[in-house]
Amino acid sequence: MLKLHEHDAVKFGSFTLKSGIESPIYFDLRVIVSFPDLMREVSAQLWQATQRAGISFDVMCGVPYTALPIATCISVKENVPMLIRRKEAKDYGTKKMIEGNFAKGDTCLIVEDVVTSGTSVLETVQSLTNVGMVVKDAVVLLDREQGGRQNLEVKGINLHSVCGISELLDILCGAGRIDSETAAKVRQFLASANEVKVPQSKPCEDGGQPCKKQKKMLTYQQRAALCTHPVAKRLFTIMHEKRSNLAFSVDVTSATQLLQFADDIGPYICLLKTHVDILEDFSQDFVTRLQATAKKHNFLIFEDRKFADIGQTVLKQYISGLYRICDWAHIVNAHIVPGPGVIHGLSKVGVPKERGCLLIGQMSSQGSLATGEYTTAAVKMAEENSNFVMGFICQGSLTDDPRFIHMAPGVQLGGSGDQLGQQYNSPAQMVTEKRVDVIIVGRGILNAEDPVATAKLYQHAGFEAYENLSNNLCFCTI
Ligand SMILES: O=c1ccn([C@@H]2O[C@H](COP(=O)(O)O)[C@@H](O)[C@H]2O)c(=O)[nH]1
Repeated sequence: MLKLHEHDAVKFGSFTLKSGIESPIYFDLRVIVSFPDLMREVSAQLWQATQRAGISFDVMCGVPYTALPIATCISVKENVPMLIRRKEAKDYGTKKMIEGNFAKGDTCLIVEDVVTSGTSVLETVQSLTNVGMVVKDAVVLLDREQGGRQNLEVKGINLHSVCGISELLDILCGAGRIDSETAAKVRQFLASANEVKVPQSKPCEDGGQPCKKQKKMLTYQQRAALCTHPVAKRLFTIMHEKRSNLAFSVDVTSATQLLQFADDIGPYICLLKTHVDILEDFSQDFVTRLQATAKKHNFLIFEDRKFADIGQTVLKQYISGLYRICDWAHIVNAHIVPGPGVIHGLSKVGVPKERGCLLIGQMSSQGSLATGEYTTAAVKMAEENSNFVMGFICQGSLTDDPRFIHMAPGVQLGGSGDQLGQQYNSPAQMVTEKRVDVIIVGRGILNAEDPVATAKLYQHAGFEAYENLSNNLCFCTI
């Protein structure tokens, strides 16, 4: 503790904390990376606290960023595996929030430098539990004794600290580093601010300053009211009324089987996604029955045709041939690789028929080239053609415009991918972290032992994540 004070990691004065509270004491443990001896000592102390508490765990994770190098030191010295939690998911590559090797059900110990309300620890806990890990304990160097222990306890996390702020004051006073007046001022402050609550939202990234970027989150119902696009309006309304942001990707090769799934799973979804070109027995009768089932259970039909040719050709592919997609699919989608002509071709017939189109802004498959400037171009094309384009196929929110719907495939509970490049995220990751509106689930439901019960599970997981998001956003003032 004396060394921390020596290196200015403990300061006295007047400081505004992340929570907005004015504090006469401040810890800045970031500096310790410049002092290897101190880093070694801090890591050793944290490890000893873990051992004293008799915690058993499979893997450790440091709260980003300050505790990340501390966890790394412990991991290397004690030969304990660790994970890295990202603060934000990448928009390319694997898009994971948690990096490293782990199995669902593994127990993770959280490592942190300083705890005030416990908010940062809880954010890391959330990312870990989203990928199926179990968190029961957190070890911290300094507990500011301002309610963090209690806030964590409520969420089932035991906090183990190397030192509390009261003990730290005793040490510094005893060593003549601070006078009794300074210590008394801090103790008085602690007595008046000993129950700092976890904010009802994520703190702003810029450290608690009013955030200009973050907009108030609108509910599906409010977004329905804002939409002029008839299909987007209808879909948001269904999502609100059915309490479902689940789209079911019914990738089977038999029309009879597809219709059965549509009838069984229909009550729990807002959208049914098809690939009719894989059906071995497609017929007009199938179309009529699918439309009747969609009406019966109040869901929309999305043919995942992924048009990708010049305008004239896609127009013909949309209106003619065996499938005559424009006659029955409320929604279709298109790659933007041909340029805006693909949208103009489809919209010629799509707009008069009140159909909608999703642009493919990103894909869930490994190595996808739909990233960066390509994705930005998709957003621009959507904005310029919003009479027909109603949203995106993506892996995260691409625009703040509430009229556009973000739909994400590559969703599964517990799975990380398949042998052919598919990559999965959980419903909570997609909705809460990546802010997509609709989760598209295929094999997660199709291959389940009980597809109906599993669809209900996905419906619940997706909608709960949306409700958590609406409750937890907007910490900042707009
Ligand atoms: O980027 C994309 C675009 C479309 N898909 C389609 O979604 C489903 C996913 O099925 P799962 O069984 O849940 O993997 C499938 O129809 C794909 O063609 C996608 O996965 N990724």
